[in-house]
Amino acid sequence: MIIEIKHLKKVYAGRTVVQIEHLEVKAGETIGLVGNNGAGKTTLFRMLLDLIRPDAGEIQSKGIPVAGADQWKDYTASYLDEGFLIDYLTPEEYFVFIGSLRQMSPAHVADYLKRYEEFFNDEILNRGKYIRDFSKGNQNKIGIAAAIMQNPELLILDEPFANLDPTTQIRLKNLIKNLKKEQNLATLISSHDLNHVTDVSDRIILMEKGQIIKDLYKDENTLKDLEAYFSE
Ligand SMILES: Nc1ncnc2c1ncn2[C@@H]1O[C@H](COP(=O)(O)OP(=O)(O)OP(=O)(O)O)[C@@H](O)[C@H]1O
Repeated sequence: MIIEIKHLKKVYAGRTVVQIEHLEVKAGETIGLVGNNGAGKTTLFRMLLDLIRPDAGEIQSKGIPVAGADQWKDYTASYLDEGFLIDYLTPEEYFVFIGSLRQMSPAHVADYLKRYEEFFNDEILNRGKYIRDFSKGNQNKIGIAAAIMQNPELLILDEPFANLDPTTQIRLKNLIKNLKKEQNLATLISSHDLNHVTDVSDRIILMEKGQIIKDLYKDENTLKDLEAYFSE
């Protein structure tokens, strides 16, 4: 098991926005997190990454609480939003910087980036511009690629399909599926795109008002069931 959540609670202005009694994530699982706006998905991810602290309970990564610890950072990578990027760098400089945190040489990074040629669709590398000047969709591509490049055991992506064009959405799904096959990566993906998230996930967690109200392994009815649930 890579993640264990126990009695987790986050309160903002007197309102409980996340309340999860117990949740386990196993190595190699691809989990889709779905739920309407404000369900608590991003807040949960921020607690998983120790960006905010719970008001009660804890999250353990490989048995060690993430809050205040560093071990989980060696095998966890994420992209939640543009705040993860460095606006005044070019994508190449950013990838080299992120790679250096993982002891990757610039040559190793350049070699690695070749794998993303299709995903980048010729829009990211050698453009001679800073990250701040890229479109939001292309900024997302940079952040997602930088997260995957870290070769994590646990990857956390917040709405990765948002702002991507349809071609890139499909390429991202293939990338995620291949990573799972090749390196037994555990992935947590929040998404409002029921179709894509169901397609890539083995397991779907449905949140509503901070709570997990469904947690199921995908079968042939899952997409239909989710569509029915959200159309009520
Ligand atoms: N820093 C904050 N201060 C006050 N309230 C917050 C803060 N961050 C989140 N919230 C509230 O917590 C609730 C959960 O928000 P969160 O962003 O986690 O939902 P979400 O499921 O990611 O939504 P979306 O699908 O819209 O991205 C919302 O009601 C939100 O307004």
